[in-house]
Amino acid sequence: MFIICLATVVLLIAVWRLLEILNRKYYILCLCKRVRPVDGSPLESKTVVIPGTTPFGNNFDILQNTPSGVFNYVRNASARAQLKGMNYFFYFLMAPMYNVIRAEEAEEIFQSPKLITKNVIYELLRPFLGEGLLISTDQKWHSRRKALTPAFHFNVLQSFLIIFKEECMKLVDILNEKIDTELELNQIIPSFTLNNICETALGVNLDDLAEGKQYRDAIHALESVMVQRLCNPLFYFWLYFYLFGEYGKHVKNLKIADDFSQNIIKRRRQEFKQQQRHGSDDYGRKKRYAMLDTLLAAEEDGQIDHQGICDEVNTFMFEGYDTTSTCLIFTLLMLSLHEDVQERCFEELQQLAGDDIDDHSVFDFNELIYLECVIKESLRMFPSVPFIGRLCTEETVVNGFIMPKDTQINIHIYDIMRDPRHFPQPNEYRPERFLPENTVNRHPFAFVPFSAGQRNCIGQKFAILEIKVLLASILKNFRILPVTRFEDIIFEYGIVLRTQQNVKVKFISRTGNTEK
Ligand code: HEM
Repeated sequence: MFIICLATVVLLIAVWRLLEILNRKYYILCLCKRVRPVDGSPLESKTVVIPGTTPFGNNFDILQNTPSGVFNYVRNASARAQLKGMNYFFYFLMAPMYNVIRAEEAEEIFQSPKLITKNVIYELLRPFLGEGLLISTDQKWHSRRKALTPAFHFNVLQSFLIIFKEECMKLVDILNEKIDTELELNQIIPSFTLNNICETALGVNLDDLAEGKQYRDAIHALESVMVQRLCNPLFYFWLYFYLFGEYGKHVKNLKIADDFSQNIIKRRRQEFKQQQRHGSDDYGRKKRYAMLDTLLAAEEDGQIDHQGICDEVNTFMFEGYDTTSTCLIFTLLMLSLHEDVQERCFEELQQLAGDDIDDHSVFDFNELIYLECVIKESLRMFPSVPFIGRLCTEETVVNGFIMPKDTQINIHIYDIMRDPRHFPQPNEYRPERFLPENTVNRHPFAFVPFSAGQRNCIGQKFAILEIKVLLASILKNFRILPVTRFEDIIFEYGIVLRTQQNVKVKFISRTGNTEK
């Protein structure tokens, strides 16, 4: 009996020692391999490892969290690491997650030709965006990016300016109806940007379509389900999502969005072929160019199939709508809170030749240097895309660490752009930071709202022009007064950066000839 007990104890000690040795290389309770510094030094001497709330790494830290809870959880972790001037790691089930909050280390990732595959978070978008440009990788991404680049050429942007101006005029009319009343920007601006992207990408005006409203609502609903999944990693598993999540709503809205795109693509394909044969449509009119035409031309050349076109159309709609409206909402909020900035923008606008926005060309908008600084400062403080993700598809050395295969990387654009080493007093709104004379020695990867490197935003020039045209139209016509106080804002993680409450401002007519 004694011998059996002794043998059991020895065996247990041996197993325990074995597990201890194994645990140095593998995080056993997270079922993953550990990250190691290349020079063999302890990991904690080079980076911060955020301890989890349980021995199972960070797996249970954000279960059942709210969008603002997730935002704050990440900010707290970033603040801890920033105190030490380092980036940080989480350990999740089956994979470490490297979080980059410093421009210096982000540079290597942005520049790496190997690190172009997106990480697990993008899987939430896959049912909607398929293999579109945002999610695809390797050869497919390269060939799609090449095929789509002409859709963002300068000449194309010039033709889109007409659409932006038309939509601006409609919006100014709406605002004129609501002078001196509190307005929720979240109720107004997203429709403007959705109309713009719909018309430029698909060549259709949403307001003219019976199914336009249904489509708009479906896109909103798809997003809200994605946010629900983002805030609870258990929802990443399809079975759990199917049983406990809003799976039914998700499928229904996917179908609405998909049917809408499919119908428009089919219709436009017919018109495209007709125009190719006769140079005009049935009524002898030449159609306005839409990005979809570039895809249809690529289809003719055998570079893309019907499903590929659907995926790209959905990607444009998705990427080109919420991102720009978020930037516009934050910029209008900041203008309302900084009257001096607003007046300086107005004065700059007055310098342009021509009284009306309609008179201004793309070149004129390029001359609005201060307005551009205002937009950049808004994007710095409130990046529409607060973080982006990458995946190590094989064991990879990054920033002096040996990252096991499947390591997830998050580049926190939000924290990089609030780094006081590059932007002193980072929480103050100061557009002057972006005047050419003030940017000379800034780190090239300190300001990255559109990401950087090969996988940067293909639509950034489109976005800046669209935002400038609307801000110019609003500033010419109205003074913006504050309603929402900055200190009341609660940030949330969504597909884009959000605020928990709707942002409110008031518009006062500058011309004074508008009745309330
Ligand atoms: C203020 C507005 C915008 C911001 C802040 C923004 C930001 C970004 C960022 C950070 C990325 C990189 C995403 C990643 O690596 O995961 C990205 C990619 C992308 N953006 Fe934008 N974006 C904006 C507007 C637009 C617009 C208007 C369009 C289209 C009309 C667009 C289309 C895309 C596409 C297709 C990609 C994927 C590019 C690729 O991987 O090759 N974006 N955007």
